[in-house]
Amino acid sequence: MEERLRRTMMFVPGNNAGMVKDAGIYGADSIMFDLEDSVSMSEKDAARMLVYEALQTQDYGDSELVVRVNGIDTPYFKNDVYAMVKAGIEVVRLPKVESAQMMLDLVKVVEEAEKKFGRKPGSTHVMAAIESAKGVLNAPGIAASTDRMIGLALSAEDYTTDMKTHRYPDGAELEFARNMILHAARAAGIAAFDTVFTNMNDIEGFQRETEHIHELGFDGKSLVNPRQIDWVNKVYEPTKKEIENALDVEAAIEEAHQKGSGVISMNGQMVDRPVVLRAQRVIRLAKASNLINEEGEYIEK
Ligand SMILES: CC(=O)SCCNC(=O)CCNC(=O)[C@H](O)C(C)(C)COP(=O)(O)OP(=O)(O)OC[C@H]1O[C@@H](n2cnc3c(N)ncnc32)[C@H](O)[C@@H]1OP(=O)(O)O
Ligand SMILES: O=C([O-])CC(=O)C(=O)O
Ligand SMILES: [Mg+2]
Repeated sequence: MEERLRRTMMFVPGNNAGMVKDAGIYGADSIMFDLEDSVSMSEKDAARMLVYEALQTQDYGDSELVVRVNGIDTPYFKNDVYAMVKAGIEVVRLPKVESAQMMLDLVKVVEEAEKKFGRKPGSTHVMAAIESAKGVLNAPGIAASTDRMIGLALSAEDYTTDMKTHRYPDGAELEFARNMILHAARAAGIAAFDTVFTNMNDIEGFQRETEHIHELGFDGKSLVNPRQIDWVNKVYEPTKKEIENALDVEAAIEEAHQKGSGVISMNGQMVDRPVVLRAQRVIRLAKASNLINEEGEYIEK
């Protein structure tokens, strides 16, 4: 199956009726309804009901639908999971994950809910937000904990608090966590998401951070505002040279396969499986940015 693009995962406060209703118009790859930290204690039940209703009635287009439920040790957790599975959510994001066991405990409740509400067994996916030193050190086990896992996310606001630091412009305080999470995710074959950037006035800082995590290899970022979607997509957009090279690689490997070979030389460059896989990713990103037409040619913007 073709890998799903997950460049942008936008948080939508679950108690904000207007934002919940309109969340589909911005073209986020994933919309993440939040029942956790953007919702006050007094609004937890109302937010759950609002998101439940919206999932029944709103059209969110092609966006993947994710919910951040309340933590496993809260009184809201089980009701959140039950309601969201009943509504047919695609992915449950568990916050503050510190161990593989927490994911197994989540899966147990998801399984119960799928059974109770007649959802297809195994159809609800899960992901983990890593927000502490313990979570970072246990990331490989968390990533490999269940077949339902689609990804790991770094949650730097809580993580830097746990680490007794805060966020700095150069991001040095996050490097270890970013590398650990990325390696754990890649080793398990799942996605890796960088954290939110909360200063809406610092556009340059946001772009710098996005370029950095793109270079590291993250699939994308958690976002707090729709304006951030285009900025991320722009960073993930391949260049004309990258796209033309990827199209040449595809044509070259096709020719090689016809001759019964898995490797070919293209303008003096060896083209084999890893080169082809990278080219396929470039083509997927280019298609998502409308830079390749139906005939498979590069479109000049
Ligand atoms: C540490 C953590 O846990 S982070 C995760 C939890 N936090 C969140 O979920 C916060 C989500 N974001 C927000 O609430 C807001 O974007 C804020 C408070 C950061 C900024 O709010 P504003 O200054 O009002 O944003 P802005 O002026 O850019 O809004 C523009 C439009 O986008 C909408 N919008 C803004 N943020 C969102 C969002 N996250 N989801 C959906 N719609 C949004 C606004 O409703 C507004 O719509 P309108 O033009 O129809 O009125
Ligand atoms: O997941 C995120 O990026 C937001 C969050 O909860 C945190 O940073 O603590
Ligand atoms: Mg958090």
